[in-house]
Amino acid sequence: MTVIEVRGLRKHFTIRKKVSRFRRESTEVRAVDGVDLTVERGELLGYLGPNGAGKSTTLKMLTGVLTPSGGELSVCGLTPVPQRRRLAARIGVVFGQRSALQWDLPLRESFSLLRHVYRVPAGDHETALRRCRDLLDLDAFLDTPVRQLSLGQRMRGELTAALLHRPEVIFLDEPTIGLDVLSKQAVRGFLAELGARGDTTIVLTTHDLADIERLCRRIVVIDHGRVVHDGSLPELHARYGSRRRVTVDFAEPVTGLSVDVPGVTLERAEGTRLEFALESTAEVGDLLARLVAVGGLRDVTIAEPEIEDVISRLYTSQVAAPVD
Ligand SMILES: Nc1ncnc2c1ncn2[C@@H]1O[C@H](COP(=O)(O)OP(=O)(O)OP(=O)(O)O)[C@@H](O)[C@H]1O
Repeated sequence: MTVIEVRGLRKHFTIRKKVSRFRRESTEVRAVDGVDLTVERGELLGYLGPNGAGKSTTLKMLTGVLTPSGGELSVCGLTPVPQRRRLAARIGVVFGQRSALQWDLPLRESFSLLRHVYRVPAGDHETALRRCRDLLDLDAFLDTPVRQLSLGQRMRGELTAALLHRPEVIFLDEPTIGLDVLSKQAVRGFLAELGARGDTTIVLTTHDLADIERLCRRIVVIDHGRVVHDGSLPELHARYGSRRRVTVDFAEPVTGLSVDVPGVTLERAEGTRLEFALESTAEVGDLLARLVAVGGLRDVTIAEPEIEDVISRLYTSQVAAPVD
């Protein structure tokens, strides 16, 4: 079942700049510039892109905060801005800069208030809260006023607040940014569990590579407001030529070695250790045969491609062309 359907979505901002005492100039920023996207129920989608790519603007349009400049969009069968109230009951939102919690109330009371806002039956509320309490370890600070919570504790509270009314879709803008290691793990574990159940659709933006690896089964990358990749993590590796790394140690320092193997680059040579980067087309066997022939090979380590490498190549490369 399709939960999010977006066709040719655009958001253009006009910025007026003072260029002299009497003159102003208008420039147009195409924050989102023709995005097509279909998301099925239960998908866990990473919506990625470099700074200023248009991620938050897209999320704001999907959640009814911003009116699109053009295109069509439907979330849970509703049009976000005109049907914002009905949509609010069907989605959950965690945006770093906005809070669903009451600053001066203990967390527990904030949740109770939300129960009334969303008119959730008491039994359902208790069940949903119990799950979040267990999975996000909330009990130690459930009676603490929100303003006294750490960032990690507050984010766990925000996630709970977004989920208590059992939304069909949850939108998360940078859910792990600034969190300590333990809170990051708690949030990721929770989202992984939520995603695995398959009934909640999750759309998240993140710059955190561990979030991407752990959570995002599908990755949509945008740049300059346009989709430049839509697929799984392995597809991303394949498309952007992610590189394996081969590190070899010799008994004696090696000098003047030239390795003429297609797709293999010698990246570093330090004493007895050499490091090679291999394009996806390169054969490790060919490289090793060449190195064995040199003599004195002691040790070999092969590291799988790093997501960091792939994403930075994607964000910085000129190969990122819009998906048809
Ligand atoms: N209200 C606004 N008025 C004018 N320009 C805006 C507005 N909101 C966003 N923009 C511009 O639109 C572009 C996309 O911004 P957006 O916040 O969607 O990017 P992003 O991908 O979420 O970036 P980041 O990763 O840095 O949060 C940027 O150039 C930004 O400056």
